[in-house]
Amino acid sequence: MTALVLFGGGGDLAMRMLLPSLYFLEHDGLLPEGLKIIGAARSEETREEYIAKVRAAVQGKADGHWSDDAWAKMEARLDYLAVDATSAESLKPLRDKVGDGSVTSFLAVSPSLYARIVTAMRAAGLAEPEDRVVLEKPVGRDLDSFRAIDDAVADAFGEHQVFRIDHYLGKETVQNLIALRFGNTIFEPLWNNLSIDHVQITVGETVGVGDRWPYYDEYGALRDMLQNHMLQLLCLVAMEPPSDLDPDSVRNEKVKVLRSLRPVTPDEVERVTVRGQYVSGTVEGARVKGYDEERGADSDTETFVAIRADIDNWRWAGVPFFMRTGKRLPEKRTEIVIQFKPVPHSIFDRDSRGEARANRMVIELQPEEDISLTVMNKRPGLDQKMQLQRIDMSLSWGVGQKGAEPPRRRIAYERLLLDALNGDSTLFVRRDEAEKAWEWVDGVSASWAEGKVKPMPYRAGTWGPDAADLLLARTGREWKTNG
Ligand SMILES: NC(=O)C1=CN([C@@H]2O[C@H](COP(=O)(O)OP(=O)(O)OC[C@H]3O[C@@H](n4cnc5c(N)ncnc54)[C@H](OP(=O)(O)O)[C@@H]3O)[C@@H](O)[C@H]2O)C=CC1
Ligand SMILES: O=C1O[C@H](COP(=O)(O)O)[C@@H](O)[C@H](O)[C@H]1O
Repeated sequence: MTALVLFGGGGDLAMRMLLPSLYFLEHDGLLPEGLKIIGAARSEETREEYIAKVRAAVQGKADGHWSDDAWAKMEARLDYLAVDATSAESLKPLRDKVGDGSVTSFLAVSPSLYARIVTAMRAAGLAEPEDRVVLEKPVGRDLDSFRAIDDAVADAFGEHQVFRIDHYLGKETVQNLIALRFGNTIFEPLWNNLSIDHVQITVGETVGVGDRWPYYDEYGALRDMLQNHMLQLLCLVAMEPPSDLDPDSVRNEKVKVLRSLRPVTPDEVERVTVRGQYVSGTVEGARVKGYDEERGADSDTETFVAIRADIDNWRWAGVPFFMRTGKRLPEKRTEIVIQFKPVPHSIFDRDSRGEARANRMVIELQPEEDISLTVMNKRPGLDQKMQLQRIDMSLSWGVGQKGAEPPRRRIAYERLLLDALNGDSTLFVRRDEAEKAWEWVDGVSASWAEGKVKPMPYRAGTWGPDAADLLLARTGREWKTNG
């Protein structure tokens, strides 16, 4: 491996996530020996100017992990070249700069440029058989546009050279979910419709859309979050055990889940989906504007979506997967809730059930990283009738290191950059996965269009429109977080 090229190396993603991640990898001695890191964007700046910007960005993220030695090593690797990545001519000096050896190119630029950039890369000799390309989401805004971009990518690179990022797959707890499911025997017999009542996936954000509206207004919550991150989480919960951790074994199982998702039809769309858009309100104690005010015009783009998904296979028949995500919700909270069924017959009479509830597993990705299991326990004491109480047992990865400093919480891109550099695509999205996800999401948006389903207003700082609660209440259930 000779070089990692960051196209868009001066942009927001590169400065906030990619370069700090590379610094942490350097700090931990994980970057390949001799790897060059080259920022490439149109702005004319010198190597020194670029390095000064990178240093400031990295220091801002390093907290207590700044090390002059690690920085010196990273600085020695860094370089910058002003290029127009859509022009093969402009890319030739970059080809010369990377030298012999393989190149991994990370496209941290607008996806509207992907097709032209990969075509130029091919012409400039940056898409040789040993080279790789990393693509940020969103690739396209529907199945057709995804295919148009991806066809251009496929003309330049073989599928094994393409690394489609979904940064949620780089999150520690998401990988821990794989470990929990397939590294233990005790959960597997329960992981089906005999024991599980339903699954909830919540990705709540307090931030609004703000300045990102030119992008967001075209996408909305369905395409920005559900098509990728949330369906990936659903796949990891629902997939069958793969035969090994080989990238294709894992991705084959995820594709099977996506293929089993029941399409959302126009007849069903109002029953199984909720679209919302925030209006002004209060979030974390501050008054905030509504989406239309930020955008400066009326818009039919949803900033909130809740969906009931059904997976039509033996394991999950009759187990609804409820997903919801939105901007300007009361909390930044990402969690997966596995709600087990209640005991088939309770031996505790009504007034002695105390806090009795069915068991529940909560896989929390944000704000904390934890996996916990709620179990019932006897309330200590001499109650005449035995009283139950709930105990939340943490199964967190920090457990077992009592007294030890918890490991640093890594940026999801650290794992993914390292894997891309090592050519391991297990945590990246294969083309057929992305296609199936787009196909299902296109069905939802087509059904919204046919049924003229417009977003319902919700006050900023609430958990979306009331209809999102009704989505569960109609089935006798409630969301965990606001339940
Ligand atoms: N920011 C984030 O948190 C996230 C971003 N993403 C995705 O990452 C990608 C980048 O986003 P973001 O960093 O926010 O965008 P920015 O607009 O901040 O950065 C884009 C970068 O691309 C460069 N650029 C534009 N045109 C060209 C060109 N023709 N040749 C070379 N460089 C070019 C720009 O620099 P210059 O003008 O100097 O050329 C700039 O460095 C997008 O796909 C986005 O959807 C995904 C998830 C989160
Ligand atoms: O991809 C995206 O993700 C972020 C949320 O990421 P998180 O890691 O902070 O949960 C979201 O804000 C953004 O709209 C979306 O494009």
